[in-house]
Amino acid sequence: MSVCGAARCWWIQTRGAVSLRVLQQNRTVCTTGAPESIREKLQAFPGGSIDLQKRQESGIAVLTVNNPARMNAFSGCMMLELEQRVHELESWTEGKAVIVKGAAGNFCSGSDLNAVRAIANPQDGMRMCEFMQNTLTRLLRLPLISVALVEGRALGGGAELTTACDFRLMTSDGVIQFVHKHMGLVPGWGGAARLVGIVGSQNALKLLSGAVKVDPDCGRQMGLVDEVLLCSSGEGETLTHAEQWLRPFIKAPAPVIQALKKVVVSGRELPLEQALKTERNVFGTVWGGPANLKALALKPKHK
Ligand SMILES: CCCC(=O)SCCNC(=O)CCNC(=O)[C@H](O)C(C)(C)COP(=O)(O)OP(=O)(O)OC[C@H]1O[C@@H](n2cnc3c(N)ncnc32)[C@H](O)[C@@H]1OP(=O)(O)O
Repeated sequence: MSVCGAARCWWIQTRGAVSLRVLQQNRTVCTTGAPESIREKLQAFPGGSIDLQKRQESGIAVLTVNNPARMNAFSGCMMLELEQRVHELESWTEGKAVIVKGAAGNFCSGSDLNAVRAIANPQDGMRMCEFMQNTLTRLLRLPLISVALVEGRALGGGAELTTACDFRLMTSDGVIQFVHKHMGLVPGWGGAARLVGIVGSQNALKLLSGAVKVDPDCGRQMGLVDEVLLCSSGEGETLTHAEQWLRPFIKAPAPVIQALKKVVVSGRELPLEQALKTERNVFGTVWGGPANLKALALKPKHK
């Protein structure tokens, strides 16, 4: 998709010619966006990987932030890889959900501080932020139910990454901490804007200005954590627990789950009239579809 000059991004569906036009205030969320210069700069910081496993049978993908030697901090190359993985998921027609996790029992300790030191000038810092904002906005807009599986620590940009998912599950020893204040920073990957939407502006201000260590109880109380898993970080079954939590929400054909996520995204992001129009358009893609016709034939009773 070409980079749009105007603040517009089209999401064209193959079936029913449904298009979801998302107007961004002076900001384009692009599939190929950042100027080459920031891509080249990010490319200069290797290390780690963003691994993607798409499980066709369950429709659940697992996206792993994999840089354990650095507590899963994001190198520049990992930022580029994250964009590629999100792009892959945008066209996964059998997909229903994605679990975002870290490797080796830790979630993510934010931006690689070595890269931060090297990209210290404001212009490049802002370009890195714009690149990550675009990618994380696209992650949150995926037509998949997204879950951040927080084991160990989610710090700085890692805390911001958790807010780019629909839900957050945390192990009993997990911590989400917006440490930006201690770095003389504010969130730059879109975490502040999303956090206000999740916990409200007062709680967001407390978490940011207090650099509060959000443990499971605090997270549940604030609405930042949706479920606490009865296992600790690094135990083999944390992913299984996350998949079990997801199961009731993805018990339908992929096109129906994807349509449900789309109407929630438009309800969350668009003005009412546009959201209603999008809802009608998405409705048109499933009305009379295979799942609808099968249900009608079964004369279901929702007891
Ligand atoms: C817009 C985004 C802005 C940002 O995200 S700025 C970055 C915010 N993140 C941070 O400040 C986290 C810094 N790291 C820490 O606080 C601690 O490493 C942490 C995560 C609490 C773990 O502490 P410990 O358990 O004591 O382990 P440790 O410190 O020895 O870390 C093990 C190895 O991982 C490295 N590491 C951890 N976080 C990193 C990061 N963000 N960038 C680069 N390297 C990082 C750390 O340097 C250490 O490596 P080494 O063994 O010294 O070679």
